[in-house]
Amino acid sequence: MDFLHRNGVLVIQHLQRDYRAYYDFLNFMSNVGDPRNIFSIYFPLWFQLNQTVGTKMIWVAVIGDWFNLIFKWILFGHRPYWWVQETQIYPNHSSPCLEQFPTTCETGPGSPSGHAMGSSCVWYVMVTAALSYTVSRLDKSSITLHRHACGRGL
Ligand SMILES: O=P(O)(O)OC[C@H]1O[C@@H](O)[C@H](O)[C@@H](O)[C@@H]1O
Repeated sequence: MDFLHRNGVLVIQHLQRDYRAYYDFLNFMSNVGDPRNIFSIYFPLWFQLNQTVGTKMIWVAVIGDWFNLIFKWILFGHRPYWWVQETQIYPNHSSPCLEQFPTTCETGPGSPSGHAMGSSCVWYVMVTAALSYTVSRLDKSSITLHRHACGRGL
């Protein structure tokens, strides 16, 4: 497990150091996908626009959170922010410094990340809904164009 955590810390350091310029964008994407928005914003909104997508959204929230809870009970994983303080693998107090953000200040087990699972589900439902809407609009317009072209040909 230490191997996994150590590599996780390296990835976090890489992101925090080399992708600082994208902080606002990444934070925005992360906040938009925050699963807590499902109940207060996305479900009511999507249910008005499209009942199927709205229903998908609420199922994603319920099933996703349920799976996350079960996995957390099983894995009961450390969070990198406290693992670096507790592990003995960094000699002479040379533990890496990881920056904390409001969303990373959680106290429960960290593995698997509920935020990552929930956000990816939210984004998946929204992107697939947007894509299928676009495809159906394109299909309709190409049918209309085809009919129009055929009508002219007659
Ligand atoms: O399991 P993680 O990654 O700490 O994420 C859990 C948190 O994820 C956030 O997105 C939710 O808004 C919180 O309600 C939840 O506690």
